[in-house]
Amino acid sequence: MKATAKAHTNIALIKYWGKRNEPIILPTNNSLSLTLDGYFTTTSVEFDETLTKDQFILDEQVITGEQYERVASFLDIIRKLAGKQLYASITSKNEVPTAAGFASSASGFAALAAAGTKAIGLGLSNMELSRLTRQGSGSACRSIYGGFAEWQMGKKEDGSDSYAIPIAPAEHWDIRVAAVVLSSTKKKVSSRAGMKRTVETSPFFQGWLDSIPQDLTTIKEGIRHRDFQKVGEIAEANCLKMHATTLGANPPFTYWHDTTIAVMQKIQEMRTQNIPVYFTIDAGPNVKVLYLPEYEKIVEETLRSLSGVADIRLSKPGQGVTYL
Ligand SMILES: O=C(O)C[C@@](O)(CF)CCOP(=O)(O)OP(=O)(O)O
Repeated sequence: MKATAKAHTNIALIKYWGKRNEPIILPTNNSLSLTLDGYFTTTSVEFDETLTKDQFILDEQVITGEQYERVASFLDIIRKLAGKQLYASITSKNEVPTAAGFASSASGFAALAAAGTKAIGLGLSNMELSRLTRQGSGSACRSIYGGFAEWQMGKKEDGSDSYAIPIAPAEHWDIRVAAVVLSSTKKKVSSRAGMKRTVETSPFFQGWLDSIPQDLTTIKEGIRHRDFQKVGEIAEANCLKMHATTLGANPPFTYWHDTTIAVMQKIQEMRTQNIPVYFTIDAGPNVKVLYLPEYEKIVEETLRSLSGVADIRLSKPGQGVTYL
């Protein structure tokens, strides 16, 4: 019973930032992302009745400890769903350059969920697959779909109505994303720990939540009409509001480094030179830059020229999860 699946990472334009339920990963707000073609994980899962525990190999390394535990408990959910007490060997390969600051857990859990459920004989719909993937890593549930996807937070406390839905396919709009990889690699607060501290202590968190519904309505309108300025402005403002909440947490923290801010300022300066370009930042110092194909030369050259930039990694809209 073996299956292989491939899933791409995604970049949130309206951020998931806060859980209302941690054990089954239910968010405090809806979020919206674009699946990217440049970064993906390929995962094979083979259930084997002779195994007495799961085995996990990631990029040719045997995985143990916390990362292993997260995968094994995710497989427990799949075993329970299938009603089978079988262990599996999992082999994963990340095309996500770990330094890129992309949430490789997003492509990882989406590929694992797809390969694992297929290998154990569950034929899940994309909705069911997204709902399952959510329990591995929240943002991963959006990677089931290609192009633009919205994770609906749902209202029920059992999570049965919390999963992603497709908004527009990758073919809808050829916009570009450059992940600016900064050389500094200072330890950061994980997204899980960061959102927990923020939810529990930041006075700005409610303001963040209050602003989401309008951001979502406006950005979906912008996507529908391929209005780059509208999408870029909302995405950049939403990211800044998310990061503002961390400054009000106790103890306060930020994911930004000096080079993060330098890249942000350069992006804003390019706009004064009539280059339509916007940024978004996740739970790390790296900046993801949004632009249109006709500006790729000037944008990519400018980003490469900035001090403190180790590399830039380019993406276009990507496809949803596929079985190989
Ligand atoms: O991707 C976004 O919407 C925004 C973030 O990347 C941060 F900016 C959150 C990602 O959180 P994730 O790693 O999915 O958390 P988990 O559910 O605790 O595994």
